[in-house]
Amino acid sequence: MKNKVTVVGSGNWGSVAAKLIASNTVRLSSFDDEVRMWVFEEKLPSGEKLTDVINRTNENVKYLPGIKLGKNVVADPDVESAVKGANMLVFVSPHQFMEGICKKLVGKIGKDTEGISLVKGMEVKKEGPCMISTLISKTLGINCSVLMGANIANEIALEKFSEATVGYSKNKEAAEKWVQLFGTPYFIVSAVQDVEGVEMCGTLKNIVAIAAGFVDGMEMGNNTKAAIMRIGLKEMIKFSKMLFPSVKDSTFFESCGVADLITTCLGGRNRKVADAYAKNQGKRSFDQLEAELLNGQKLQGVLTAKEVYEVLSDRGWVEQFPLFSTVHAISIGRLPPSAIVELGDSRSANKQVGNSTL
Ligand SMILES: NC(=O)C1=CN([C@@H]2O[C@H](COP(=O)(O)OP(=O)(O)OC[C@H]3O[C@@H](n4cnc5c(N)ncnc54)[C@H](O)[C@@H]3O)[C@@H](O)[C@H]2O)C=CC1
Ligand SMILES: O=C(CO)COP(=O)(O)O
Repeated sequence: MKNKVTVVGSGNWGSVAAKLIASNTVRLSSFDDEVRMWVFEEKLPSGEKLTDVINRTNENVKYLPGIKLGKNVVADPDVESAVKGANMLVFVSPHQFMEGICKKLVGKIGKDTEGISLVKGMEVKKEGPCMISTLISKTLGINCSVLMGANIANEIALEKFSEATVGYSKNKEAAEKWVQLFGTPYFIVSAVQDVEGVEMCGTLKNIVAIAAGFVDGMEMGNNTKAAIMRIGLKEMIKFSKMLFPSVKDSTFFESCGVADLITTCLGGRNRKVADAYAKNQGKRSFDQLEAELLNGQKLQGVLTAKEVYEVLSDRGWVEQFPLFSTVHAISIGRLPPSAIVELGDSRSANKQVGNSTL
């Protein structure tokens, strides 16, 4: 039996993931050529449905214009029919939609299905934080690995060299299959046995990228940005280990760690929108700027800062994470963007954030 792959999601990275995978399924005999891609249906200004246009032109004209996905990519607006018959599911949606997507798939997935999450983000529930790979495996009853890395989608779409990290917990064989499915000469994938570490890196770097954007928007220069990235990395490591003591130091040196932090702080969407927020001195909200600047693409950093802040305040950890806390306070308008460099004065930064009712 050949492996059959469905990509659940079709935004900027989802479309590039489908392209990467489709280039391999036609090449590797153990995979069925066809790659299904679930599309959250929408009407384009022309009046046509996005799915119809993708299937007619082989291009996601909204989220990845100008790039052919491969003739073996078939877009499907019905998530249940998209996953039918697939034994390998690639989840790649903005994290805030993942719970709804998973609920729709309960009871529709074969028992030997393997999942992989490319989603950078987390959910915070009453019981505590829940990583997206855990949400997938608990809701659908399947094993779920993760793939994260320094992967700005538009660059990979142009086949520029980059690396990525697969994180797995127990099933090494499944991880090797994912490495085979994603890897190309320009996209080098390696696997590490640290699913939590890899996923925490991908999730938390988006908060640091928001901080880097504030620094850019205020034209504070490279030294300040490097300082923010260093402090951010320390908070990423500390928070990951406090939540999951099994997280390995070495994971932070993989593509998913320091490399993703660097690329996102230099060229990502979180950085871009936070830059605009600081330039506007907080007079336009993140939601407004996201809509104006990203044409339907979604930011993860602001929501992640809020979710992480909930964990920090719930556990009494706020004072230990001045950068994460300050990013949240700035992004909801409680502090001005300039507060991002008051972290050194831990008394003022921590006090303002720690004493507020955020
Ligand atoms: N774009 C990038 O360069 C990279 C993104 N990622 C991560 O991949 C994940 C997915 O991001 P992208 O593919 O870039 O998406 P995107 O941000 O480009 O696009 C948003 C997607 O959400 C869909 N959507 C809108 N409303 C929805 C709803 N109510 N329910 C379900 N879907 C809805 C849209 O149709 C679209 O496909 C995120 O966690 C992101 O952090 C990871 C690496 C690189
Ligand atoms: O995760 C990314 C690069 O690895 C993309 O980051 P942004 O969502 O900030 O564009």
